[in-house]
Amino acid sequence: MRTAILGAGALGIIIGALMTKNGKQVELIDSFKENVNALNANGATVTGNLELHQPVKAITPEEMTGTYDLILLLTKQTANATALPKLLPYLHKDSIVCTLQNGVPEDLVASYVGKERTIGGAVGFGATWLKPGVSELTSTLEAVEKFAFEIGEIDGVLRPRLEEVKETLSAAGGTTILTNLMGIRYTKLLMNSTFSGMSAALNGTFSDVLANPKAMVCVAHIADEVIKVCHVLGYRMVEMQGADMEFLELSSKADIPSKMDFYKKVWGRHNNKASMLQDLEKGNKTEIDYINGVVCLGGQKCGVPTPFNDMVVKLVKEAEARGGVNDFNYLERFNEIIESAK
Ligand SMILES: NC(=O)C1=CN([C@@H]2O[C@H](COP(=O)(O)OP(=O)(O)OC[C@H]3O[C@@H](n4cnc5c(N)ncnc54)[C@H](OP(=O)(O)O)[C@@H]3O)[C@@H](O)[C@H]2O)C=CC1
Ligand SMILES: CC(C)(CO)C(=O)C(=O)O
Repeated sequence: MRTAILGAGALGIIIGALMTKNGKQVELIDSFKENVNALNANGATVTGNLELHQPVKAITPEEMTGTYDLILLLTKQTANATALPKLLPYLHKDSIVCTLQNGVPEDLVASYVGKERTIGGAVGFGATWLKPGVSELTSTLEAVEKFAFEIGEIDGVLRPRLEEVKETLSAAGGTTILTNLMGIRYTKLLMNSTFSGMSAALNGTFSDVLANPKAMVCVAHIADEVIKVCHVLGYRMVEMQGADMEFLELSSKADIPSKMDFYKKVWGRHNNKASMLQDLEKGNKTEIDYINGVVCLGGQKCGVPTPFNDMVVKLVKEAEARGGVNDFNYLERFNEIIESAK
């Protein structure tokens, strides 16, 4: 299988390094020339919870030739409109584009490369891009080995190609095939809308959010909104890394205290800084429209109010527009909706 990773950033560097180390031939394609040069000159360097130095092959999109059997899509969703049309000449009829991006990217990706060529998956570990060619693994190595990828087809059918993709991805980490791709998409969307959303909206790590009682009230409502939208759209959350997010649905705000131990247990082991916050720090556009924004849009379509996700989107967009980050004083902006929540 001729394989490439499109987007050799925080995740792409780690996944490319591990796949290459474990015997797969994979090209790392990235539009940031300095990053490509560093990867070719010095290899891919992984720090943090894994120390690895691995020679890899990296190219810019302009250097692509021939066609690929498998593209692992690891650019931000904000780059899809630019990256995907340019990918088309390098795909054949049976090429597979596996989007490992956060959010629910399959329909957008399929609109460029075709539904029949699109599959998707959720990534179960975190990473931070440090400098050209260097990425930090911020989750445990155990999370990579056990839960790196959960992949599936848009229509849930178990086609043989999923086994081929699993075989390739397994060189980087634990890979599971699911029949309920949308279930894992909404489960990961809950993880991202809550802690990544609040981390980006307030400029804090997941631990900072977890340690703040008022931020956690917001998190509890954000999660409840994601679950209610997910249900009205006809999906159910699936277990992710042993945690059943359905437990986080609220019947009223009186339920919130009973959910706190669950949050501590699941998020206490991830002291990440959300990739959306890393984008704000770099002055880049974030994926907020593709994460909390997806919940807001789903809510509008199916009549579920999403005031907490709406506020997260608003705060992150304000920071984007200013070209900076917020701080925990911005929690005040949630006062009115916390007051009026039932
Ligand atoms: N980081 C994390 O912990 C996790 C991230 N994800 C998801 O994975 C996806 C990738 O995230 P992450 O690795 O953090 O992203 P990064 O921003 O670190 O990496 C993306 C890379 O793609 C490059 N790029 C941008 N446009 C193009 C293009 N047109 N063609 C080729 N390369 C391009 C970027 O260059 P430049 O910087 O110059 O734009 C960058 O080097 C996102 O959807 C994210 O939500 C999922 C789980 C965890
Ligand atoms: C939650 C996390 C860090 C992965 O664990 C992530 O998906 C992100 O920050 O984009």
